[in-house]
Amino acid sequence: VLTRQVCVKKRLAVLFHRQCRLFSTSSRARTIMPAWVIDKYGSNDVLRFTKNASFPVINYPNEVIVKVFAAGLNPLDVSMRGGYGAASLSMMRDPLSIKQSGSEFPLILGRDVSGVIMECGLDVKYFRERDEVWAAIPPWKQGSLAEFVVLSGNEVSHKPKSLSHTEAAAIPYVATTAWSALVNTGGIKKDNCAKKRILILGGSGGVGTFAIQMLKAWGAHVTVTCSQNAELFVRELGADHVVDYTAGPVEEPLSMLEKFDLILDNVGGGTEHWALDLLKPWTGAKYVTLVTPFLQNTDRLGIADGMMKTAATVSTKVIKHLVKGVHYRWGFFAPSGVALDEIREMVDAGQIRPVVEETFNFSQVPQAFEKVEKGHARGKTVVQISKGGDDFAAQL
Ligand SMILES: NC(=O)C1=CN([C@@H]2O[C@H](COP(=O)(O)OP(=O)(O)OC[C@H]3O[C@@H](n4cnc5c(N)ncnc54)[C@H](OP(=O)(O)O)[C@@H]3O)[C@@H](O)[C@H]2O)C=CC1
Repeated sequence: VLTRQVCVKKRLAVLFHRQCRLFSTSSRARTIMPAWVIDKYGSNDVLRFTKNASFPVINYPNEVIVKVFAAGLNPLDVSMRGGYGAASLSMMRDPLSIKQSGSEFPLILGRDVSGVIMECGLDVKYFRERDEVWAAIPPWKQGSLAEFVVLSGNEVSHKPKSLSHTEAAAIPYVATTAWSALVNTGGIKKDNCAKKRILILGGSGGVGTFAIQMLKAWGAHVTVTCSQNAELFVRELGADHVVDYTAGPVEEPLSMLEKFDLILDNVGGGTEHWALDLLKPWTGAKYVTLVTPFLQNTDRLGIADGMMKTAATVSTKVIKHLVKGVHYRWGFFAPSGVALDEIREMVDAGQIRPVVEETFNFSQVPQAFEKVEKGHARGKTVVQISKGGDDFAAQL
């Protein structure tokens, strides 16, 4: 009887071990980790540090767990802290990732990560443990203000060798947003961009500073609107022509210029009432705005009505402008390891540099949010999560 019991115990142990390893290449004993979380939506005082956040789990065989060395903050993090997108993002969340609490809380913010792969799902072929990686994290997933984060392998890319983790964390979210807006929606490519006239409304923030550099690397002529005190800054990044929006209505000086092939709008607030007149008509020229009411609509009206309203609004605008010979589009962030692979090459070739405006340590996350919330960004705000991060490459 004793031998049978021992055998059954042994068999159970083996089964449990196999179960643990079903989706991953190594099993771990840890169940908790340090993180900044929110338990409800609100202002900065909802941010809470805990040493007991749930350790991320590989639920699908294409996932990887990344040890976070640095995390980038974006205006979206401030908006999400206040509940922006709660209705739509709840719909997109993976039920397996919220099974424990039954809600999105405790929610971890932070959309950029630079770090090291700690564990790979069994179907992950492109990465190995200890690979240094960077990624933009979709807003429906737990974020990077934590010691570890789980991501799909196709959202992750090898980090540029020429950058520290702190520098690398300044790029992925704004880069994949600019890539999605300019390349996927705007139809701009490396080999069709030369000499195209492109206008960036709002060039001094995260998206603008990346977009200027990428478009210049591809040979475009880039005009930028920004505050007077950012003029030198955007010129150093490559802007050919700069218009100060604080000196008066920008549409007046902009209308004196040769017309544009593409406008990237990072500002919103009624720019579409005049900006589409600055495009070359009947040439396929496009206006792509990143400031859309999509998530506000679904938050306010619910998913079904919000989607209906969104579809009606955007199609009315598309048709209204199509008859004038120009294209009106909404641009959105899209996670993409493939886009980050191409961006890595441009970074390592010295064509794009990170623009880190301010760095905070892990204990200063509330201060980092305050910084982003104040606006007037001149590049990116980065939180260093692990002190060893930037020494890691040297140790390898
Ligand atoms: N649709 C999507 O999926 C996404 C949308 N976005 C949106 O894109 C926008 C830009 O994002 P991001 O670059 O990260 O934001 P940032 O906060 O980093 O930058 C915004 C910049 O715009 C400048 N600015 C403000 N008002 C004007 C104006 N009227 N004309 C010209 N410049 C102006 C600000 O500087 P100053 O005030 O000193 O002039 C600041 O430098 C945000 O509205 C963001 O929400 C971003 C990512 C994804």
